[in-house]
Amino acid sequence: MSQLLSAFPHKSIGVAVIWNDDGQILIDKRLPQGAIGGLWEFPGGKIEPGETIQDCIRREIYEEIGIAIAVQDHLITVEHSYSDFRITLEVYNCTHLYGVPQTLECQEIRWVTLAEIDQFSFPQANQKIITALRQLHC
Ligand SMILES: Nc1nc2c([nH]c(=O)n2[C@H]2C[C@H](O)[C@@H](COP(=O)(O)OP(=O)(O)OP(=O)(O)O)O2)c(=O)[nH]1
Ligand SMILES: [Mg+2]
Repeated sequence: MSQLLSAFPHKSIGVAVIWNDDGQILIDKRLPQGAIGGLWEFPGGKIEPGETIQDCIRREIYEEIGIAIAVQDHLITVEHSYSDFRITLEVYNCTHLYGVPQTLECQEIRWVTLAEIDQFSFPQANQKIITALRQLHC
């Protein structure tokens, strides 16, 4: 089984949990295309060769949302297998520095509290991130 799983393509993804001064988190709705299309996520994307996780997260958030952030502490690393690929999500707490969030590569953006987050549909891999956030802030 593990041999079979390791044959699937693997992607390493830098992911930002971006906090604002009101204790809300930024989430975005992915574009409709693809297996995970239309679900909500924490913004981020593939770590390029030679790039640190922090550089990846800053770059992706500027490309996708158009804002500047400070990357803070590591929250969790999540390994997850979807039906035809595997991902490693490297998740960092971040703070919003400046810029108004824009839907440059997504359908919609919201600032939400942890109490509100269950109202949104996330990919399977995100459950572990949300649990880690709840443990951090309970
Ligand atoms: N950014 C992000 N990706 C997530 C989350 N949860 C989750 O399963 N993923 C998956 C979906 C995608 O398969 C992968 C992220 O890929 P992506 O499409 O954001 O990558 P990218 O921005 O570099 O875009 P591309 O160049 O591949 O088009 O990780 C999440 O909370 N945030
Ligand atoms: Mg992305």
